[in-house]
Amino acid sequence: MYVLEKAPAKINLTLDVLYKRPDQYHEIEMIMTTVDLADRLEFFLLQEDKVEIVSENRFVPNDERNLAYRAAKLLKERFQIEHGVKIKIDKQIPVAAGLAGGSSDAAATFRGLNRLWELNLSTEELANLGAEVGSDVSFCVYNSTALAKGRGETIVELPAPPKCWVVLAKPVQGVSTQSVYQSLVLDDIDHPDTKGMVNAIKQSDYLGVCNRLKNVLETVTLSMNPEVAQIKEQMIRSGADAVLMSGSGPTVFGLVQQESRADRIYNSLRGFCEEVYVVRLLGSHQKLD
Ligand SMILES: C[C@](O)(CO)[C@H](O)COP(=O)(O)OP(=O)(O)OC[C@H]1O[C@@H](n2ccc(N)nc2=O)[C@H](O)[C@@H]1O
Ligand SMILES: Nc1ncnc2c1ncn2[C@@H]1O[C@H](COP(=O)(O)OP(=O)(O)OP(=O)(O)O)[C@@H](O)[C@H]1O
Repeated sequence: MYVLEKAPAKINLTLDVLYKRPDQYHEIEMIMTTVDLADRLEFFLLQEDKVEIVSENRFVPNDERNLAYRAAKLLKERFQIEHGVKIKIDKQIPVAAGLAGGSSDAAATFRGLNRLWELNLSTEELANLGAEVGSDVSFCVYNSTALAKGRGETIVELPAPPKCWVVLAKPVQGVSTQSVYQSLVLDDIDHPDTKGMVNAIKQSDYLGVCNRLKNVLETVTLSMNPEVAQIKEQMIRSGADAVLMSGSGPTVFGLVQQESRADRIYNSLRGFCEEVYVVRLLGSHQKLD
């Protein structure tokens, strides 16, 4: 038996940090959505009792460091599954980019194995299990647009934002999510208008969304990686309606409504940035193509 799942990348339209919790995580409030840049995961039923990860991408670990492996192990142990699985990961999302690639692979594994092993778990149950693997995994299980609270695992689904094109550009040097959170100065935060962003999304107000893009981790990553600022400036110069860093970075995204403008930004970045993508904003569950 065989099952296929797509694992789309996410971007943050807002990211606010409220306070540091006793468990060392930060209490956050953020609005995330999905874009049409996705890994493809294939799940093959094995009679042997093992989880095997196969990927041609040398940055994708094939052991317990892989979040898809951890998701599969968690389901196997929790539901005492005697079968095994071989998971083939066709990696399209840049690694360590702030696009939740690993988390989305874990989420796709929860959805895929729910079908392959016929577990009949609800999306909510899968999202709760996802929180045990990583803070972004619950959102990725829903695979839509949502306001995430807590350490990221409390999900309130939202409608899809207005349709637009998204240009993604990833600086060469990655950043560690943990070190970005650790370097944030909490009493010096200019908070995003999260409620205003929720309303703009509900009203399908494209300019309202553009005007409220804000991520409080951006200044931290900017200070570690000057390429982030250079890419932001270049995107604005070449016609993006709004630009922001996603998650803890370092990937920057720009929003535009016309495809021709997205192409112009893409061409203007290709000279000094190796990883640039023009994709559509998805924002709601998508069928496999
Ligand atoms: C930056 C974001 O990607 C935005 O969506 C997430 O907040 C991070 O999500 P993630 O990579 O799934 O995070 P985890 O793997 O759970 O945590 C990585 C590290 O980030 C820090 N972390 C993460 C989430 C959070 N709410 N507060 C934190 O301080 C912790 O130091 C943690 O050790
Ligand atoms: N399935 C996976 N795909 C890619 N990287 C993975 C995977 N599982 C674990 N990793 C490890 O996780 C690290 C972070 O990769 P990932 O692409 O998930 O980062 P990210 O996009 O910054 O995540 P987030 O936005 O959730 O913070 C990588 O260095 C890699 O070693």
